Amino acid sequence: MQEKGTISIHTENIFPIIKKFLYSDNEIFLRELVSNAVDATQKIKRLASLGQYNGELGKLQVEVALDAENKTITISDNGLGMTADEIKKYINQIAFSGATEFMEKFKEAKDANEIIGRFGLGFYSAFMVADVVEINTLSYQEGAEPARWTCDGSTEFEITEGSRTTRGTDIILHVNTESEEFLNKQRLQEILDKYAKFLPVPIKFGTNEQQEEDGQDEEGKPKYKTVETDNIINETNPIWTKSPNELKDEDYLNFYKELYPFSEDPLFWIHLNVDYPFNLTGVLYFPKLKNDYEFQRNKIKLFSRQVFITDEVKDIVPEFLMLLHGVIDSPDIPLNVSRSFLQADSNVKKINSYITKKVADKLAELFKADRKAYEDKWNDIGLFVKYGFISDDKFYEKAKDFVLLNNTAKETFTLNEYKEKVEATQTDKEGRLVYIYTNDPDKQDAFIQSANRKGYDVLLMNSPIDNHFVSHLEQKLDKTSLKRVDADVADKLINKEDAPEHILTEEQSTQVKTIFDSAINKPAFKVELESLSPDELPVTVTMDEFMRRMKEMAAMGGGMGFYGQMPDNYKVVVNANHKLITRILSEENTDTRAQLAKQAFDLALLSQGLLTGAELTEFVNRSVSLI
Ligand SMILES: Nc1ncnc2c1ncn2[C@@H]1O[C@H](COP(=O)(O)OP(=O)(O)OP(=O)(O)O)[C@@H](O)[C@H]1O
Repeated sequence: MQEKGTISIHTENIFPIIKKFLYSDNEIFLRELVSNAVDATQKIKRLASLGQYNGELGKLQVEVALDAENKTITISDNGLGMTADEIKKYINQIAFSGATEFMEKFKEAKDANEIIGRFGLGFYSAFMVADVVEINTLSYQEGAEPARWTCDGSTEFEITEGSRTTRGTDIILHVNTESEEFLNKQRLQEILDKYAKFLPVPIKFGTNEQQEEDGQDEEGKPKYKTVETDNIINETNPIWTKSPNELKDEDYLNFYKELYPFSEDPLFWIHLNVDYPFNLTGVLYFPKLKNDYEFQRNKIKLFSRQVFITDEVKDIVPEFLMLLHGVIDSPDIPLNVSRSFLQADSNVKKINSYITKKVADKLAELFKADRKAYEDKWNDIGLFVKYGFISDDKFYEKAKDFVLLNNTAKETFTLNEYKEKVEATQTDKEGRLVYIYTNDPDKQDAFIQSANRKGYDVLLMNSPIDNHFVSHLEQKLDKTSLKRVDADVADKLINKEDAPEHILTEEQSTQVKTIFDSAINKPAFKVELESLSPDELPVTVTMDEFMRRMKEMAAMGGGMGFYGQMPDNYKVVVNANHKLITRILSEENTDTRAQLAKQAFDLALLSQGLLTGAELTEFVNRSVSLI
C-alpha cells in the first residue's frame, strides 16, 4: 500500500495559521489526543458489547510515551484502530472540512478551545506542537491491514503500510523547536494531571520505581529489590461517577482532600446526578470560608465525560454559588463555544437552575433535619444563603424559609419567627413593622441600649453582605422597613403616636437651641429639640437612614454619585425633658452654659467614636476642669 495525495482543501496551508492562532493554549494538544485515544478504547468496548467485535478486548489502556532524545511524544491506545480508508475519511476529509470552515470563520474566534471544538480540529491540534505527525494504526476489523499516515503540516499527506501488529493506534508527534518545553517529563505529567486525572481508562505515563521485600539476607534481615511499576496517572472511577448510596462520608472527604490538599474539611456536600432533560453528575462542596473568600473563587472543576475542561464555570454555576468547591461533569455543556453563546444556551440555563434548586433543597433539608447543627454552620453558610437570597429569585423563594436573622442577644430566628417576635412592639402608627439593626454593635452600643430599654429588639447586620441584605429584606417583606439603630433617637425610631409636648416653653426652646447652636458651631450639625423620656441621654447625634444608605451606595459606586458629593449631615437631638437642659437654662453664667452644652454634645460624639484629635483633647481638658 502506498498512496500520496493532497488534502482537498482550498486554502493552501492552514497549519501556520492554526499554530500561530492557538499558540497561547497549545498544551491542550495532549488533552485532545488522549481523549481521542480514550474514545477509541470506549468504542471497541461498545462494539464488543454489541457483539460486533468478537476478539479479545484485553486490558484497555492508553499510554503516553516521551522520547526526549528523538524529540517525539507518542500516544498509543488499544482501541478500535483505523483502516487506511477510515484515515482518509476521518482525518483527511472530516477534520479538513472543519479546517476549511475554520479558515472562513477564524477571525471571529477568541480562543483555542472555541476553534478546536467548533471546527472538529481535535486531532489537528497536534500540529500546534509538531512539525510532522504520524498515525500508525491497525483496525479491529477482520483482515484489516496496518496503515501509516504521515503529514508534515502542509496539505500533503502520505499513506503507507503500517507496522502495528496489534489492534489500536499510535499517534507520533515529532515535536517542533518552539515546543521543546513539552519534551520534559514533569511538564507532561503536569498537563496529564490537569486534564486526564479522572479519565475512565488507565493512562500510563512511564514507570515508577518501588522497593519491594525480597526474602532475607544472611543475618535474617529483610532484603529489598527495586521493581518498576506502571505510572498510571488517573483514577478511572472518581466518586461523581458512582451512585451516592455506594459512598460513605469518608469517600467524599477523601476526594475533597485529593482535589484541595490544603483545605479544611468542607461543611457538607451535594451529590448531583441527573440524566433528564440534560446529563449532569458532580459533587459540590460547601467549604469552610476563610476571610479571603474573594480568592477562593474558581474552585469548581468542569469536566466533560471525565475530561477536565476548565475551572471557569461562570454562567453554568449561579454567581452566588461560585464560592463552592467540587466537580461538575456534563457532556451537554457546549464547552468550546464563546461566552455569549454559553449565556444564551438553554441547557446551560437549565443546568444553572437545577444546581440552584439542588442547593436550596439541600439547605432546606439540613435546616429541617437538625436546626441546631444548621445554626452552628450559619457563620459559614450565611454568606451563600444571603447572596443567593439577594441575587436569585428562584433561590429566594426557598431560602426565605431557612435564611436566619441574629439579634444582639445572640438569638436566631427565621423571617417568620422574627416577625412574630417583634410584631406587637415594633409596629408603627401606620401599621408598618420596623426592624432595627446594628452594623457595629460596639460603636452603636448606647443606641442599642436605648432601643432595648424601649423594648425594641436589635438585629445584628455586621457581615460584608448585610448592607445589600437589608435593602433586599425591605423590598421583599410586606409592610416592613429596616432602620439602623443610630438613625434616630430610640423614641423616634418607630413612629408610634404623636409625641407628647415637652416641658419647655417656646421661648425656652429657642433659647436652648441658640445655646447649643453657638456652642457646637458647625454647619453640618443641625440642632433639634425633641421631647424624649427623661432617662434618655440629654444629647444624641444621628444620621438619617435614607441619607446614610444613599451615601453608602455612592461610596460603593452604586450610581448615587450625587449623594457621595453631599457633606455628612448630622442631627443633634437635644432631649428637652432631660434634667441637664433645665439646669443649663437656669445657669446664669453664659460661659458655664456654653461649656455644659458643649460637654453634653461631645459626650454624644464620644459614644459613637466621632470625637477625635484636638477636639478629643479639648474635651478631656474640659472634663478635668469640670470635675
Ligand atoms: N486514536 C484514535 N483511534 C481511532 N480513531 C481515531 C483516533 N483519533 C482520531 N480518530 C478518528 O478521527 C476522527 C477525528 O478526530 P478529531 O479529534 O479531529 O475529531 P473528533 O474526536 O471527532 O472531535 P473533537 O476532538 O473535536 O471532539 C475521530 O472522530 C475518530 O474517528
